[in-house]
Amino acid sequence: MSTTQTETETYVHYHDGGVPGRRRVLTGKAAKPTFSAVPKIDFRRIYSDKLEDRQELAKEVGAACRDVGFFYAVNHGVDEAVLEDTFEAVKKYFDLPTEVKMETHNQKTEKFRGYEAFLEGKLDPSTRGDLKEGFLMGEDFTDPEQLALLSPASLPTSLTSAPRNQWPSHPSALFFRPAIYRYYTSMFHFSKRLLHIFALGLGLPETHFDAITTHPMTNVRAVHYPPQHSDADVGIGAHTDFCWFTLVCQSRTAYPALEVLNGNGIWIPVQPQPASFVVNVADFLKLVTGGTWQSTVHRVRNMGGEERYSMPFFFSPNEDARVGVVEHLRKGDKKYEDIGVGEYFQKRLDIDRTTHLDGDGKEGERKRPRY
Ligand SMILES: O=C(O)CCC(=O)C(=O)O
Ligand SMILES: [Fe+2]
Repeated sequence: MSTTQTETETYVHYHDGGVPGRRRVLTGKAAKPTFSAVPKIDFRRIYSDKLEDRQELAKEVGAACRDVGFFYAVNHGVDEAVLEDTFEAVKKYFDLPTEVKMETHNQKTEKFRGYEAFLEGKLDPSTRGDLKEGFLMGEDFTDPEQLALLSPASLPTSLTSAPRNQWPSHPSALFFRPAIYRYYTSMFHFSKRLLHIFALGLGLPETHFDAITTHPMTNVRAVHYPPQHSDADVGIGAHTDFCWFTLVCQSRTAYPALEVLNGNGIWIPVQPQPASFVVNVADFLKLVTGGTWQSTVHRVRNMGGEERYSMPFFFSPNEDARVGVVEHLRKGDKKYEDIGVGEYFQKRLDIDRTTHLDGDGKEGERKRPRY
């Protein structure tokens, strides 16, 4: 159960960095000022060559990051045809026979890349598992599609030696890799620009975070959520993301399935909006802002009776970078420690891994995967 009640108080439960958290539900006089909707921001200005336009955009983005941690990016400039084609490819992939998908079962890799079957994820321990199937790919500097996006001189050899991704090899699934890489490439370019807007929004030079994002950790997760029929189920349990930020393209279901938690413990629906994606602040932006920006808790419940697909793109700093709170956001003589990006990421991944079911889908002993 993700909501509990004592005699006088109700709490919403979630996982933040693997640590169970809870928020009291505040209503009536006890309610605090918080958001009740996700703002929409017009991103046309991200492409302007006038700094004042980009600064104006950054001001709106900064306010949304502080007050909500989520916003819609409209007029983002990413080719709609690429997004539509990727959704088609993702649907076709999930329609493939289970044996074809299981060829790349994520438990065969250290970084959890490849196919994740229904109920294997379990972000909310009080549920029977996440009612979704997914496919995860990410930074892998042996995939030539990615090398084209980076400056090879910036790549430490330790990161180029071993493959991390798994791609299906069955003839019926060969369409999937090029489709995902078209999407990946578009989202990668947009994310680099967006990182500049975030820096401006913090009163920093646009390129402030570039030096620690030359060969970023990245992920695309393609996800299929079947309709859920019980309120006790969840598509993905309440959590925060562990990257700089996430871009979510979601299919157009009539019923809003993605929900974000506001300061009063109320779930706010994120209704799909045409030609937009949803952006959310994640843990590394929260860390570098000393918590001034929120890595907002969210979850998916697909209650509307339709199949739902989404394609979150996660964008992180370099694995071998260290991040700390930016100078002007440090408070008084409080001590701040830098955090190793790769270590933090791996810690979160390991927590996710140990909360995943064993490969045969049985509840019970949660062992480490067989590689
Ligand atoms: O499917 C969605 O809309 C969001 C998925 C999500 O939160 C995640 O994969 O981290
Ligand atoms: Fe998420």
